[in-house]
Amino acid sequence: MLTRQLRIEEVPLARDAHTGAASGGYAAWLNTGREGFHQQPATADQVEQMFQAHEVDARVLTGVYDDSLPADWVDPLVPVATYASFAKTLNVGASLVPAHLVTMVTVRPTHRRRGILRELMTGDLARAKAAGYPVAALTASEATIYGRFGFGRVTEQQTLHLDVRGDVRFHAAASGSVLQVPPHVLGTVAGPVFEAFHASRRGSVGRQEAYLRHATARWGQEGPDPDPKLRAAVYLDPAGEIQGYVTYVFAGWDSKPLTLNVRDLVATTEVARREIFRFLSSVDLIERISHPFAAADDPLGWALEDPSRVSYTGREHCLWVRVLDVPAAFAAREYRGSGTFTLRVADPQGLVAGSYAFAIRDGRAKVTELDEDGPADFSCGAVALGPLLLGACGIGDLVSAGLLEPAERALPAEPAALSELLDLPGVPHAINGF
Ligand SMILES: CC(=O)SCCNC(=O)CCNC(=O)[C@H](O)C(C)(C)COP(=O)(O)OP(=O)(O)OC[C@H]1O[C@@H](n2cnc3c(N)ncnc32)[C@H](O)[C@@H]1OP(=O)(O)O
Repeated sequence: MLTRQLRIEEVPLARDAHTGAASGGYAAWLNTGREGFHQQPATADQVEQMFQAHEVDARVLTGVYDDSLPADWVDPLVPVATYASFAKTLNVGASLVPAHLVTMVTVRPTHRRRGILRELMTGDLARAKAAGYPVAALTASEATIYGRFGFGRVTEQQTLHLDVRGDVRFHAAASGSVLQVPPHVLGTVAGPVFEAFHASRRGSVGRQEAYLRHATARWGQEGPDPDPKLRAAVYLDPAGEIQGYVTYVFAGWDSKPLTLNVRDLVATTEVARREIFRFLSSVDLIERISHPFAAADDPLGWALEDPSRVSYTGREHCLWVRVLDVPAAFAAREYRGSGTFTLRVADPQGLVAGSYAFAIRDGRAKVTELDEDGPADFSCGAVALGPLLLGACGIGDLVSAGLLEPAERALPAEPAALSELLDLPGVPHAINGF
């Protein structure tokens, strides 16, 4: 429990009545959050930019305040911890579900390991469940923090490097065309292209306003300031429909090898993605293309006559999902064929503890919570539900990891039968963080 001096308050997205600028409370909250991630304090203009973006996202900001700190040394508006949430959707395979996204979690070093994160997270997840969200999600700074709150890792990302020295040859003939455009043109392009990608890719999570501002060069990588270095291009399919876009910057003449860094690449089809890489590989005076949001099963090597041109570094966890409503979340997932099974879930936060019956017919499931919490065909903890929901790995992987347990009476064939129903081709993939 928090000590008595600590106050948890919602920080309104309010403006100062006289100046019209973002309120001092907002600026103090923002800068505390930035400090938690070792960023310098925002200038007045940067505060305004962030405020506008947070308003578009309709973020709910929370601050924790320590009234015992000396007010003449520490501004009472400055919180000792920050926490934010906003609503987007998550593609869980058969459809998009509302997702409660958690971000900007920071606790000052003077107040860490006193249960502030635990208090904020448990209260917030309970409220998100009560509000009807089937899932919560976050991207984590460290992999070991959020499992205890029932978040399971569902997507990974890695940096793709494409060696573009010499003639990069693709198996397929070129299809469609690429148009170089000033980044501001993406103002009307980026949103619809991302929505088409989002609707088609399992694991994709909705994007916050910052992505549009980055794509249009209003914001740069270092902060919410214009980025004159950014370049952009759109891909049109043979029918002239826009099916993808890319933004990129030259890493500089000191980069070795000379590198183009992809900032954002959104393609609604694999062909669009391939053609965007064909375009990037045709940029002269460049030796390498680097793209930081490639999927764990990135297919680009298959498109090239010389697959050894592609290498990957920095594979890491990206999206973590916490199931808050098993019947609603799992009814929106894809399955294969028809069958039934029961699943017993243990949950330290008590949000989804219970037993559930899955009736799967022709790839869709009806999931009901059972009144009796008796023996089930399989059991797992809340932390396994995210990967199970998204098909992040095979059932066999979850069983051998000890995250999913067949009942003691289970026949050896039962996990295999569950695999037949639940294993999906490919891996989920998210192309944004938050
Ligand atoms: C979604 C996001 O925003 S991800 C970004 C998270 N924030 C950061 O990385 C910024 C720097 N770090 C911090 O601000 C803080 O250290 C936080 C937010 C990670 C933790 O806040 P605290 O208030 O210290 O955590 P709290 O005391 O509530 O700990 C809760 C549990 O998490 C554990 N925990 C806390 N931090 C970590 C960590 N970095 N790694 C592993 N476990 C951790 C604690 O041991 C505790 O475990 P238990 O209750 O099961 O025994």
